[in-house]
Amino acid sequence: MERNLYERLGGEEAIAKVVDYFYNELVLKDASVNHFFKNTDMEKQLLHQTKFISYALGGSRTYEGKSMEKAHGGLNIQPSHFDTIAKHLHDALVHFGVAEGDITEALERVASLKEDIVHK
Ligand code: HEM
Repeated sequence: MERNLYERLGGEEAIAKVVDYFYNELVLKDASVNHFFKNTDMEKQLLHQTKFISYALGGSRTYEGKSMEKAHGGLNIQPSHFDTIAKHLHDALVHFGVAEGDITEALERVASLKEDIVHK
């Protein structure tokens, strides 16, 4: 049986490391997007994001948080902000040595949420 992307990346533990690096080293240090997170409890956010990204990558757990539209509505997120966040996710996966083909697959899944996340 072929393993899915989540399993190939190393499962929950590996994803948690990627998410931690993605947020703390990339997103929160980028002045073009970090203002969105200034009132967010980052500990809670890291947990949510880990679960969500795991789900997006095909992990077995189901995501039980708010819908993407509910979580991001009213934040006035522009397409450029979305692209910046996606780029940070890309760079975080590169940092952990994930293969280019797997990164492309992960970013395609995330991009499918763009419509729900950006401001309309
Ligand atoms: C790339 C795809 C994205 C995914 C998968 C994602 C996922 C999530 C999740 C799972 C939550 C938590 C929802 C909950 O509280 O139950 C959340 C909240 C949040 N997201 Fe995203 N997000 C994405 C893109 C973005 C972008 C582009 C921005 C802004 C530049 C952003 C800003 C935020 C903020 C500020 C919150 C917290 C809102 C609050 O404090 O209640 N997200 N996101």
